[in-house]
Amino acid sequence: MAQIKLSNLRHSYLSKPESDEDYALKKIDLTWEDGGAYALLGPSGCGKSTLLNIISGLLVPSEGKILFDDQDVTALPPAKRNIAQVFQFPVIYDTMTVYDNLAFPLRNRGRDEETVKERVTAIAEMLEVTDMLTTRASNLSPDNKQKISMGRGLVRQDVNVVMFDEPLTVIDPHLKWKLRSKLKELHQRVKATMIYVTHDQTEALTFADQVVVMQDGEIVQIGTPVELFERPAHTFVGHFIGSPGMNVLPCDVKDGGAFFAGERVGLEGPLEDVTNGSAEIGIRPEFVSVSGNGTGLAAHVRKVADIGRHKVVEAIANNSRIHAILEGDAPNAGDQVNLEFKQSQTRLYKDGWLASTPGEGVQ
Ligand SMILES: Nc1ncnc2c1ncn2[C@@H]1O[C@H](COP(=O)(O)OP(=O)(O)OP(=O)(O)O)[C@@H](O)[C@H]1O
Repeated sequence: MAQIKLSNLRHSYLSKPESDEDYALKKIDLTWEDGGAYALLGPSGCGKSTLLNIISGLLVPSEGKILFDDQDVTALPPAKRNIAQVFQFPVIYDTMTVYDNLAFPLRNRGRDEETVKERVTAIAEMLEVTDMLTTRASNLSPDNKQKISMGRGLVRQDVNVVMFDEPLTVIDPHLKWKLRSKLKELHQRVKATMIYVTHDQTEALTFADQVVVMQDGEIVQIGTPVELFERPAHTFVGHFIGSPGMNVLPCDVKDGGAFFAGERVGLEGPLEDVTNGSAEIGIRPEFVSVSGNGTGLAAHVRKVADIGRHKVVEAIANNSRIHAILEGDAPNAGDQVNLEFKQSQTRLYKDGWLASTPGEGVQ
C-alpha cells in the first residue's frame, strides 16, 4: 500500500481553458495517507469521477502531479499503477465459480496456487461467502455478485490503493447497511489504503475515518465525520451533511457581534474580519431549542414531522426557515414559539467559509 499525494492538480476537459469555470477540478492538493480509510463525498458533477480517473491513470491531469510514495506516476498508464477498483456494477466472470473469480487477480499476477488458496479462503471468510465458493457466478443474486466484485478488489495485498466507486448502487436498500459496515470491518482487517467515492453522506460517514468533501471542483473540507458535523468549514458542508442540514441565516455584523432579525445572536467565539463579505450564521437543528416562554427569537411553526426517533420542527423567523430537532414534546403547526441557539454551536460564516473560532463566546 502507498501514500498517495496529489500536488497542484487541475483538470479541464476543454483544450483551451480560460477561466476557473472551465476546470472540472480547480486546484487540488491532497495527501491520502498509507492505510487510511477515506471517502470522497460530493454531489453529482462536483468532480469525484474526474479525480478518481486521474488517480487510476485513465485521465492525465491538465496540470499537476500524482505521487505514489513520492514516486511520480503522472505519466504512467493504469496497468502500471497497481490499483484495484470496485465499480458501481459488479465486474465478475459469470461462467466462472466464485472461487475462480476471487482467484483471478492473483493468478493473473502469477501467484502460486497455495498463495491463491490462502488469500481466497481468507477473503471469502471475511465477506461471509465461503459457502458460495463452488457456485457459478451466474447463479448469484446481484448483491452477492457485488460482494464478489469487492472481494476481487481486496484479494491482492500488493496494490497501492483500493478504490470503490459508488459500490452500493445495485444493492437492495435493506442490505446496504450490512455491506456498509462490512466494508468498514474489512478495512480494519485488511489495512489497505481505501478511497470510497459516493454522493451519499451515510455511506461516507459509516465507512471513512477521513471524509474529503468536494463541491464544484474544489475540496471544501477534509475531516473526521465528527469534525464535519460539529464544525463545518463551509456552509456547503453544513447543508450537505446532516438531515436536515445546518440552518444558514443571513446576518449583519456590527459592534463585533452578529444580528439576525434585529436581535443579537451569541456566537461560539471571536470573529475574523468580516467587513468585506456577506455574513451568515450557521447553527445545526440539533442545537436549536424551542419554547413558548417569550425568551429568544420569535418564530411561527410551519410544519412538524415526526420521524420516529425525534421530531423535526420547521419554523419561520424573519422570512427565514429554521429547523429544530426535538427529542421530546414539540409544538404544533401554526404555534407562535421562541427559538434559542446553543451559543457554543453557533458559528459565523463569511462568503460561505467559517469565520468564527471557538472561545469565550461573543454576545
Ligand atoms: N468526458 C467529459 N467531457 C467533458 N466534461 C466532462 C467529462 N466528464 C465529466 N465532465 C464534466 O466535469 C465535471 C465533473 O464531472 P465528474 O463526472 O467528475 O463529477 P462526479 O462528481 O463524478 O459526478 P457523478 O457522481 O454524477 O459521476 C462536470 O461538470 C461534468 O459535466
